Amino acid sequence: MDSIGVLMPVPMSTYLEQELEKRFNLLKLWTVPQKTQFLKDHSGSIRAVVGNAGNGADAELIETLPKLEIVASFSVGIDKVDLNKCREKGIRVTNTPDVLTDDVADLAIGLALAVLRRLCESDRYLRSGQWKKGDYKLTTKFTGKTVGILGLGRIGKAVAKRAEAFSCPISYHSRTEKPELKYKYYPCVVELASNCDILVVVCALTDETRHIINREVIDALGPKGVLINIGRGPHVDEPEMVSALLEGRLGGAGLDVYENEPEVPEQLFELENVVLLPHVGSDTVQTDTAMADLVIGNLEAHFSNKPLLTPVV
Ligand SMILES: O=CC(=O)O
Repeated sequence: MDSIGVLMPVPMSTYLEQELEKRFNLLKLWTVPQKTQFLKDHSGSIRAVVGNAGNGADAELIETLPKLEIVASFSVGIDKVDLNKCREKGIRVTNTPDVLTDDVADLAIGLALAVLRRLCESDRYLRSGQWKKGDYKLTTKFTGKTVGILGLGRIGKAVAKRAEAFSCPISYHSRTEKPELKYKYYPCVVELASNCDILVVVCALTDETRHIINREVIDALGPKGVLINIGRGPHVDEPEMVSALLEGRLGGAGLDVYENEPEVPEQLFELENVVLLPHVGSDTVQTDTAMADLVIGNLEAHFSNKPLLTPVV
C-alpha cells in the first residue's frame, strides 16, 4: 500500500504519523509552503485524507482531489467533513467512536468539579502565596446536583453514568426520547435548562444544533447554573454566553470547545467561575493510540476491500 497517497492537512498525533508512514505515502500538508501547488502536484495519487476535529475535508479540498476514496477522521465528530459532497462522489467517511468515550466523559465531570469546587482558582491561590494570608473561600458542592445532558449518545450516557455515581439526578434532551433509560426526558432544551443545575452539551454539531444554547437557554439555566461544553463551540452562542457570565446571569462555565478555535474570548480569562481547556477531551496517550489504530484499521480495510470498522458514509 506504500504508493497510496494519504493526505494529512494538519499535525494531530505523532504515533498516527509514524504508523501511517510505515504503510502509506504520507503527505503532510502543513510542512509545505505552496499548499495549492502541492495539492495539484499530488492530486493523482491522493486516495485518502486523514483529518481531525478542527480540519476535515471541505467541498473545496474534495473537489481538488479527483482520486479521493476515503476520509478517515481522527475524531468522533465529523462536522468538518462535507458529508453531502462525500455521498455525492461516493467517498467513504470513517470516524473514531467508542475509544474516546471514557476520556471525554471523564473530562465533563472534571470540568463540573473544577467549576463548582474552583479547583483551578484555588490552585492559583496557593501558588501565588495567598494561602499564607488566609484560607480559600467556600465553594459549591457537586454531589447531588441535577445534571441535564444535551445529547444522550455514547458520550452522553457515559457522562450520566459517572454523574449517577455522584448521586446526581439525570435528565436529558435529545432528538428522540429513549424510553429504555430511566432518566427524565425533556422535549425542549429550555425546559431541560430550567430544571437542572449543570447542563452538559455533548450532542453532535449539525444545522439543527448550531447555537442550540442561545440566550433563552442560558437564562433558563440561570445565575446558579453551570454550562459544561465538551461538544463543539458553535453549539453555544458565544457572545451571549460571555455577556451572561460577565453580568452574573449564568453561574459558571466549564469549556473545552469554542466557536473560533483556537481563539477564546479574552473577557473569560478574568472570571474565576470559568474553567477553560484547549479542546483536550480525548487527548490522553492511551486514547491517542486507540484512535490512531482505528484510523489505520479503517484505511487498511478500505484498501483491502474489506468492510470498514467504523463507517459514517
Ligand atoms: O473533538 C473531538 C472529536 O470529535 O473526536
